[in-house]
Amino acid sequence: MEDFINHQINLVETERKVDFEETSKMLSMFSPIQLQKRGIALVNLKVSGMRTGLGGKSLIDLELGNATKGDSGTFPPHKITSGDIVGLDEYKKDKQTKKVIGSEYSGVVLRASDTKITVALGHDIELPQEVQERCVCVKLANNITYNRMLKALEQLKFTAPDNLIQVLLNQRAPSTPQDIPSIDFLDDTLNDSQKNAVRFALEANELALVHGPPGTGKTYTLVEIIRQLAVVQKKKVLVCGPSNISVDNLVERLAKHKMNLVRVGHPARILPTVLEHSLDIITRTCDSGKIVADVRREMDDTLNKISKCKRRAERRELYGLLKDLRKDYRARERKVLDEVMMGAEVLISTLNGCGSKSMLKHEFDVVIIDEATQALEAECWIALLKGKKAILAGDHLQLPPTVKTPISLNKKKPKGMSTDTDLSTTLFDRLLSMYKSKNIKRMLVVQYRMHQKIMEFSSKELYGNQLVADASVAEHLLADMPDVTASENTEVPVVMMDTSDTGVGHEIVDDARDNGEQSRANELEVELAVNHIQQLLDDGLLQEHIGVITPYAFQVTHLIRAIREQWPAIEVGTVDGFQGREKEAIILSLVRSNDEGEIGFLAEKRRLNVAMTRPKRHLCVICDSETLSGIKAKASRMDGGFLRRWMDWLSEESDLRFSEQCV
Ligand SMILES: Nc1ncnc2c1ncn2[C@@H]1O[C@H](COP(=O)(O)OP(=O)(O)OP(=O)(O)O)[C@@H](O)[C@H]1O
Repeated sequence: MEDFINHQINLVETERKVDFEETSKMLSMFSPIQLQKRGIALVNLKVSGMRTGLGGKSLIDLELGNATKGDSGTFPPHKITSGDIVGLDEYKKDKQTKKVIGSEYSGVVLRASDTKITVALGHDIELPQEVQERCVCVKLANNITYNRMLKALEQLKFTAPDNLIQVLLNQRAPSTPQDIPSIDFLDDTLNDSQKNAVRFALEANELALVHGPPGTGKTYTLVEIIRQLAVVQKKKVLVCGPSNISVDNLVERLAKHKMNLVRVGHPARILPTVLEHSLDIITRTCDSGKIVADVRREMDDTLNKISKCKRRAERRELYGLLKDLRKDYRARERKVLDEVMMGAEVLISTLNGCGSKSMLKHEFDVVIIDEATQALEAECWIALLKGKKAILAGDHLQLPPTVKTPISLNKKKPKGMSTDTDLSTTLFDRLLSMYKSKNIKRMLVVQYRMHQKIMEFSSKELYGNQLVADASVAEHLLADMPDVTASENTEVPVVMMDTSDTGVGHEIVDDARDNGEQSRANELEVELAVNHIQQLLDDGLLQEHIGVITPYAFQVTHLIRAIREQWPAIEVGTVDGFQGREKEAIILSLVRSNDEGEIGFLAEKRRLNVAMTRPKRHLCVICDSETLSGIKAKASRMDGGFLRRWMDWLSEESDLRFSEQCV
């Protein structure tokens, strides 16, 4: 057990190191303006407002300073988003930003728009006047996330292992499930495999895995499990997921049912539609919260005075007053927070959020982790240490979480473990390989997204041919949609556009990297995608119905250049970024086209599985079948022939067109 935990600690430490080195290299190499060009800094900002946020933290608004302010005051394009850690420093042209790394002036971005960024500063940070007047804001690596994972792993080392921990760490097998003779399902529309998974999850004593292939109603099933646990069995339930969006999706669905729900996390990171369930809003609006609001107002007044005050001595005095107010505020606020959280039937938070101070004292009967196959194992432990039983849902046959550490640095077999684990080996993966023959998983088999033809290959190759398309989607085509005319495109579920007829390779290489590999683009495929879009739109499809996806970031840039201006509502993105999403029609550009038969990270079948399972009614695959099917390959493939079999399947089962016909 200790070996395994130490191995996990090493993996997280290495990832942190790689992440920080990457940031620090950028900060030392580039001037603030160059960092701004890369989207990770904004220069020449000024503090335009100050007030108090939850936890008594000072919130500051940053806008463009007058010197460069154009008519609109719009920032240049940037990648600073809510939840990011940023460092602030006085902005002087050409000054390196190296100092910002360990900046004493750092905080968390609460909101970021095109014109304003709101940052919650760390406690007791006094932002000097010169920084307030003219500053640079730089995105930093996020240490909080790493610290919380490491803290959980350290805690695990020193916790007397209960049944759940023992099962998760292979010290004992799961105990015989309870027998629940009859379950009154609260939602009678659940299909049999969903009911089976609910029963299995309720009967398990320590651990249950719900395997939800694309579109099979994993969230639908989890909602029933949560309601059964909280409302019928009166258990205290913690529901988590790796991202804010995964968690809010669940809050939205749960909120339709009568239940005392509390979503933990800062309101700026929470979907506006579920804000009324956020801890912050509940604590502000409940009776005891109103007293806290008075203290908060007093703090805001003081902050305002500070921002206007020019004399240093007076400012110091006001800061002293603010410090006392904050202390009082925090004590009162904590009491209200605890009251609200103790009263909740279901607490919902990101996995990382479970490591926040407000969650410190809380324990649960059951911890549920949605999208567990997208979470790092260490991240899961932050939540798991708070519960006696775990229910994990996900699909290990789609993409795992992205990590920065090169695989060569961390792939290693920890002592006593039968398989290699690297940072992207999820807890879900590990449990499945550990309990191969044992009964720890139920799979959902009816999918409600794809035409049966679109689903066919993925089901056959990855899901033991068990997937069934629900009757409501099994035969649906674009031509069945209102205002769409029947055509050779709208009446076929799968099209393959093959560029191998040109007889030459078309990919071009970029310096930028995707997952450690040089990024690529393919202009012929861009042209074919644009033609196909035009035809779909001519048939009556709306831009919103179409998505264009590709594994390579460089191809995304090329596609955007050709598509964005004329069709702004068509979504273009990477396959990885489209996981969990769907569109009526998907155009997939696979890019690789070379004489060597090299397929790079298309050898990852989980990526291809995500790519081919995004569309509901129409999938158009644009590719060079000769390169991808391995006819030209000299080296053996790492994918066990998956791509070659898909190419064969496409040429048999799809509407096959050659590029000559299509341009
Ligand atoms: N038993 C059911 N009866 C009718 N519709 C269902 C049923 N189960 C799921 N659905 C529908 O199927 C769709 C997918 O469900 P849901 O979003 O829960 O799936 P998911 O597995 O979480 O999705 P993803 O593949 O994105 O992870 C939703 O529109 C949902 O309403």
